[in-house]
Amino acid sequence: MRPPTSMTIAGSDSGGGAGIQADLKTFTALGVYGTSAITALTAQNTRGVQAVIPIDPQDVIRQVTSVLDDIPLDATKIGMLASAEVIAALAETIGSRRVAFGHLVLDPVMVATSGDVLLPDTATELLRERLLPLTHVITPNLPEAARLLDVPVAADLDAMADQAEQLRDLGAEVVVLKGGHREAEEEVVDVVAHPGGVDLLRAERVHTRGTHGTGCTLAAAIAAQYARIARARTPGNGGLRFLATTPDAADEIGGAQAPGDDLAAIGAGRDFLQRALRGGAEQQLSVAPQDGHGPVDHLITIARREAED
Ligand SMILES: Nc1ncnc2c1ncn2[C@@H]1O[C@H](COP(=O)(O)OP(=O)(O)OP(=O)(O)O)[C@@H](O)[C@H]1O
Ligand SMILES: Cc1ncc(CO)c(N)n1
Repeated sequence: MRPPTSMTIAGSDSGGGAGIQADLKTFTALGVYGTSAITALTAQNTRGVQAVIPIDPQDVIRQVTSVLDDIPLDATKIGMLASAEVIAALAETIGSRRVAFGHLVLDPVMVATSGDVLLPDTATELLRERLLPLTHVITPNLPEAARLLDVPVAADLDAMADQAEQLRDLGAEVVVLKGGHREAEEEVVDVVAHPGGVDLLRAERVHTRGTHGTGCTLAAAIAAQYARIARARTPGNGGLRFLATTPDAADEIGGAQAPGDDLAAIGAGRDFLQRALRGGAEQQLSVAPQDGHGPVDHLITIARREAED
């Protein structure tokens, strides 16, 4: 018996709220064995990004290949790619070994919550032309979708649905267009375009500054849920379903047929993010919380012991 497995290909966030660190915490919280390939180092905290230190594209590929050559993967999450060169090298490796990556979830990270740029404009075209067609699920926020399509940011739900469909036409099978940036609204709506149509997934807005890493955590949680579904379908692995103490996409799927898997994985991934966001709103990490954006609480599925008086 082997556990569900996933890889994150992303940037390191020294502050621990986004990037590789958020992804590995999310995989762990959801009972999935996590592996990683680091695409860039960032010196970063809740207040912003102080430095971006590139990694040579061939060193990114060395990490990816080491994992692929040894550990079967049920899913892969891709986040910050940092440069056109890393995108090109990665697209080539994925193109030649696509099946080995399992379900591929791409979060097209371009700008951090703090406003710092994490991908140069010139790399957008490469992301669209080379990586998007290899991807199963893409999870852009509103500005990222607009940049990928070269159109203005969607102003309402109809425009979001329209852009989500257009992104499917570029090659991704499923598009989760995230609505977190529509800050005037009391409800946060993510628009999901998939082979069966378009669904609106709603959540009550949490009023908090603690939104650092929400996008990374959501994409990692969706990848983790695909990994859990994949293992749950493997004969003899039923017991693994009870590893995680959080709603599990594998509980929602029936039989061997797959069309419902996308919505089950995305729905359960969003449930985890919403719990982590609410948990994060109640904790204080930074010495100056009013100056930045704190992280979500990835440990929300792990019980905490009450203080004894
Ligand atoms: N204040 C909020 N309350 C509830 N849900 C939210 C809130 N902000 C974002 N979300 C949810 O978090 C997820 C990420 O959305 P968002 O649009 O913020 O992505 P992002 O900009 O990529 O994130 P990041 O800030 O990590 O870059 C989505 O599922 C969205 O619905
Ligand atoms: C490393 C990294 N990846 C992604 C984001 C987007 O939130 C970030 N701030 N840092």
